[in-house]
Amino acid sequence: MSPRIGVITFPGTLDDVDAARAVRYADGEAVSLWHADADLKGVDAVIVPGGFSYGDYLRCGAIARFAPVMASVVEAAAKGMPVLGICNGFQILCEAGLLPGALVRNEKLHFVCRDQWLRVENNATAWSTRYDQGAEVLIPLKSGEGGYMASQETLDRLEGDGRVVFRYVGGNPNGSRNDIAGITSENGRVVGLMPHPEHAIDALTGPSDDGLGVFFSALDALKPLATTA
Ligand SMILES: NC(=O)CC[C@H](N)C(=O)O
Repeated sequence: MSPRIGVITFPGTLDDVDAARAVRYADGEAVSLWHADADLKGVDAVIVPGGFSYGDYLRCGAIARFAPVMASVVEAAAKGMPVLGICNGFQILCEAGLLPGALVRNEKLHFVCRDQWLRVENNATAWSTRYDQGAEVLIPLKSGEGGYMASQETLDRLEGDGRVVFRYVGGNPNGSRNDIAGITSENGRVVGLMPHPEHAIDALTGPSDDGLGVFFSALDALKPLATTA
């Protein structure tokens, strides 16, 4: 039986279909989860995809963190469930307190849409084991509030503990502190990143298939569970 990965849809989400497709490319079963429903349907992992949840009103992710489904995600993450937040999903995970820091308006105040090089800084998380440490990957970035901010103390802790998973290379696109593109939780199970690996799973339609490793990594982490279940 393939591991089952839940993909949440909020009003305004737009990358749920691509995230589900990426899960299937990695031989997982994608399960749709709805924002207003606290039931996680017994999934083994959750993806909080990109978009404009609740129209980005108040602040990106600020309303979504109160959705019934997020209370269940926070509870499951506390028990070690792998959770991935992509772009708006990363913003939601920060708002929900699953990851430290916040995403703010891009430094130049423009929406940035481009293919972006990233370096894999930590290949020991639930979502990055398929990459070589230090590998450089090309992944689309498309966000207006992608500037990663945190206190100096938090940044020092993230850097000291190796919790920066992806770092921008070839130019910082949005003013993120320390060129941070993605980080992980203390236990390495929750990962959030601004660029979109689900849009880079097939060289025919994306800039590369470099994003696939994110999904294969989680499937690798979950397969032992699925075979013993
Ligand atoms: N692609 C996205 O998920 C966009 C996230 C958010 N709405 C922003 O503009 O920053």
